[in-house]
Amino acid sequence: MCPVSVKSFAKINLGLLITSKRSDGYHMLETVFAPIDWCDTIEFSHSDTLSMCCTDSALPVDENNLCMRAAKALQESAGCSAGVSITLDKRIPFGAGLGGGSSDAATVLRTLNEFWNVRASLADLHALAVRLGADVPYFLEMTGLAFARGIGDELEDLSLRLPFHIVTVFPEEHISTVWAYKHFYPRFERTPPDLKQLVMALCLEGERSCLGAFENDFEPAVFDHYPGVKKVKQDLLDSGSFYASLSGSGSAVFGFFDKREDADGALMKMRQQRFRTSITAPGFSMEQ
Ligand SMILES: C[C@](O)(CO)[C@H](O)COP(=O)(O)OP(=O)(O)OC[C@H]1O[C@@H](n2ccc(N)nc2=O)[C@H](O)[C@@H]1O
Ligand SMILES: Nc1ncnc2c1ncn2[C@@H]1O[C@H](COP(=O)(O)OP(=O)(O)OP(=O)(O)O)[C@@H](O)[C@H]1O
Repeated sequence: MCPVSVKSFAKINLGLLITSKRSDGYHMLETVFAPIDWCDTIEFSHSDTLSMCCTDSALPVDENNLCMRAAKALQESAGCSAGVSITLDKRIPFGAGLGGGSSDAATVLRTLNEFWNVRASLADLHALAVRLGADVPYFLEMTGLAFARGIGDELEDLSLRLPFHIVTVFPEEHISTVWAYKHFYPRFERTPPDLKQLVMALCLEGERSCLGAFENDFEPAVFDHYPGVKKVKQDLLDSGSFYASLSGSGSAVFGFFDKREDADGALMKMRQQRFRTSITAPGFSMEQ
């Protein structure tokens, strides 16, 4: 097979409600995943051995990289000893709540399944994905908005796309997901709002009266510990965003805009602070 180059997109979480804690320490949650136009690029080329390189030297290129972990997991599952040379052009900030590493892992599973002619079923790939990370199944199986339950692996394709501009900002604070789950303020007694119905009304009927229900349960603790992250959310709202929130466990913050010129104004303000940013057009999906 000729060398293959694939984009790995990031995600944001629209609403993130942590509903309980399992005996194994993982948390049950309800959230809506949405793709954004911020991506890594992964190139796969023939090799007798399994190896990778990465444009971001801060990331490992051994089995601690999620790309290599995904490749080895597929090799072991399929009993195959095929090799590949992986080149990761890393653009999505990590420790950002944007799922970049999870997206890379899903891209490796899906691409090598064909590249190596393994032909594992989606169910088999799903089983490998969830072991690599709770966010990995979303990137493996979905291209647009998805409602997620469980630990984030029970997915329902909403067949929807967000009909507005999205500005996503990385405030240059790396927040570990483990830290966030250890420090968030639990509200398990709350009856969670129906995020699936609310996001359908938002996208299909323009119903915005319930936007306040799309809370991110990591926000209060993250904002207490990282006031600069909290300020980014306020800056987006002051720039004309009609809704802004932390994404995942952070530190990235995103804002929805009706007008492109307002979104561009917010981008300029963030870039003046040397924050990395991305803008996503209405109707975006990960279909390639
Ligand atoms: C915060 C989210 O990104 C929301 O989409 C996900 O819940 C986290 O997904 P992820 O980064 O793929 O998480 P994993 O790499 O699977 O898990 C990292 C750590 O986060 C905690 N974790 C993760 C997911 C979950 N539902 N409950 C948890 O408590 C666990 O301590 C786990 O060891
Ligand atoms: N290819 C990779 N890209 C990014 N991070 C990687 C990769 N491989 C391993 N990692 C490690 O995995 C950690 C989590 O990466 P990832 O980008 O998935 O999480 P995140 O940005 O915190 O998003 P989320 O909180 O939504 O999972 C990183 O902090 C990094 O240490």
